Amino acid sequence: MTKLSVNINKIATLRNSRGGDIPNVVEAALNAERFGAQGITVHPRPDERHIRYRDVYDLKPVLTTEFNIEGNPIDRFVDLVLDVRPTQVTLVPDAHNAITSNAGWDTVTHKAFLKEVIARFKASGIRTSIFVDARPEMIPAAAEAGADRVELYTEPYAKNYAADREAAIAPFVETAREAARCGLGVNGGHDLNLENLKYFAENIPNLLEVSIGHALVADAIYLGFENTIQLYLKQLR
Ligand SMILES: CC(=O)[C@@H](O)[C@H](O)COP(=O)(O)O
Ligand SMILES: NCC(=O)COP(=O)(O)O
Repeated sequence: MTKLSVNINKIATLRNSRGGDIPNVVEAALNAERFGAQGITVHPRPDERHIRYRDVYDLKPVLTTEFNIEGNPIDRFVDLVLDVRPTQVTLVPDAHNAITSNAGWDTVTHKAFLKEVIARFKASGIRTSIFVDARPEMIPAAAEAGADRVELYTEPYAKNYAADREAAIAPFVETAREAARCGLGVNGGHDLNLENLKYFAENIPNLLEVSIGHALVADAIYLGFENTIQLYLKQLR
């Protein structure tokens, strides 16, 4: 069954907005786990607009589910991950000023770099995942770089879902099949929500994990955090 990893970036956005510690990020993560989340995801960006590096250190010793740290593997990020040693690291090629993640890796061009940084994480026993677009041609190089998994960047699927869900998911199915041929696990994330998640999970072969944050936290404003996590879990059954 596909695991739900709750991304708590937007909890940290709310906390930072007033300069204090409400809502507390660690409390939110522990509640998310208590409500059924099978993992916690954070994306500490260089400007620390939401998740701060300090949050990552605070979360690691108390989480009881899988801990996934996403980010661009700049030196500071690599040092953080090697120091904290989460369950999984997901490498994302974000520009530092990007409002959010908006593309996967060109694994062909960056294979040598990815191979070097992945080797460091694997030597520390950290599962590695590469954030990719739904382009099957990017998958072999991800495997050659030594990744354990790829994470499908699902914004294009979410954007096109309402208009034509069959067309929207087609490249993702092909990319997931290529990942299986290359021996890679498949994760997915970005803009997944209560409308589009079930169809995605039903049609993507061997989908191991989805990481969901923005829509889930927004839904929780109206539906409550516990109820919302349960609703997302129901889409994966
Ligand atoms: C890689 C990915 O898709 C998520 O980490 C997403 O980028 C969340 O980042 P923000 O919460 O900063 O939008
Ligand atoms: N990897 C995707 C993620 O962690 C959350 O993305 P989103 O649900 O906030 O768009």
